[in-house]
Amino acid sequence: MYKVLTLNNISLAGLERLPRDKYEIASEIGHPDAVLVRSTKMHEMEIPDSLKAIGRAGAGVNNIPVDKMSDQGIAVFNAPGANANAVKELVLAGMLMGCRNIGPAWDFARSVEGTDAEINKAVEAGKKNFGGFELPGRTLGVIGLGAIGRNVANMALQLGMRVVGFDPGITVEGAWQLSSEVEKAGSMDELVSKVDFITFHVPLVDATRNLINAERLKMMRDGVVILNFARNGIIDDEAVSAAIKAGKVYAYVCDFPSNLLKDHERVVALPHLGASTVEAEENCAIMVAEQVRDYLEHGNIRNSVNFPEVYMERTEGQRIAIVNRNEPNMVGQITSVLANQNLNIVDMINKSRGNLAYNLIDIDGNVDDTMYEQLCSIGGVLKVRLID
Ligand SMILES: NC(=O)c1ccc[n+]([C@@H]2O[C@H](COP(=O)([O-])OP(=O)(O)OC[C@H]3O[C@@H](n4cnc5c(N)ncnc54)[C@H](O)[C@@H]3O)[C@@H](O)[C@H]2O)c1
Ligand SMILES: O=C(O)CC[C@@H](O)C(=O)O
Repeated sequence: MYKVLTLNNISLAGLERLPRDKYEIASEIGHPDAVLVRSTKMHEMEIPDSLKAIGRAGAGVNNIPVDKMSDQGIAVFNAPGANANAVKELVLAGMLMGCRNIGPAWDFARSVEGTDAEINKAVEAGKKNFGGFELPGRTLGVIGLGAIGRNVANMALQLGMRVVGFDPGITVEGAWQLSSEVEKAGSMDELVSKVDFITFHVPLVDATRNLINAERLKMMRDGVVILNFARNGIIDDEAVSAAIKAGKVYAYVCDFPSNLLKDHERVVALPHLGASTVEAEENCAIMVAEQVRDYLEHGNIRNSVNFPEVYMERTEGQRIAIVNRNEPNMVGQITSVLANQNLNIVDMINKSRGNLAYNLIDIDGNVDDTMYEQLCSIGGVLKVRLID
């Protein structure tokens, strides 16, 4: 029986992919083989020795200590693209909220009191304070052209906007899915100076902290609308707050409320709602549940953020999965242990990613306790699993 610990609510559609005759799933469980998580921060969590995999039912993995997991031979999976449409739709709503002043206008309409005739009179007199502008003809800057960014970019073109994108790490697959009408910026600085809206779709890492700061705000057009549906920390909220007060920024729409942002009429801060649709929650949960299951039951790896992509058809016999440091002579030492016991290798794959390497070895026979200990004790081996 595999044990799965859930740290957040994971959609039932995903949990159903882990059959109850093989999986025990609970929000409190000892010796878990896998953790399923959404936004719970795992940095301070004590990681049990039994843990083999973490499935992040979403895109961002900044709540998971990925390097530490790699050091312990634990695979971290995410669900690339599974919530991209949900975020794209909220970005569209955010652009409209920003340029049509929907937040403050709605607050005003809700605050008006009196008879219906008095409300009507007050509304007609007050609406001039909330006039906005339209999207067609305006320029949108998209920082990060991954699953979400390219969806947002393609959508904005359909709305009649001009779109400029920046992503030095864009993949070939990603570029194929991006409209050729999206203009390429050579740098962030070049992009920020020529857009009316700017939206961020990058992971939170050291290099993406405070991408918008006081200096970059000065380079921007007056009246810019800034959108952050990526992560808290990518925008310097203090600097944006000051730029709003100075009349430089027209509106700031984000998914990360704080005491500072609550004070601003020209800020809409939603409660981290980007991926909160039935469809996105199901897509993410199904994707990670299937990936974690394939890893636990067969050792295969799809969509891991720290392990290499590995798939090997099952053959008869026992499968050994070994995670090791990516150092010379590891395969030699591992296969010597098997050869010393006259165990024949039926099929084998070895792949590396960064400092890690991963082996799947199908053998004709069975690894006994002594051999298992020998494999575990090879210097540089981080985890050994015997999969029947
Ligand atoms: N608000 C929400 O609920 C919500 C939902 C989903 C994702 N997110 C956030 O959005 C982020 C992006 O999600 P995604 O699915 O598009 O991920 P993705 O991995 O498909 O795309 C990220 C893109 O950012 C690019 N990038 C990285 N550093 C960059 C930089 N300095 N400048 C420009 N581009 C850079 C990468 O090359 C990649 O193409 C996630 O990491 C997550 O933090 C938030
Ligand atoms: O699980 C969520 O609700 C948020 C997910 C989102 O932040 C992500 O990075 O995919």
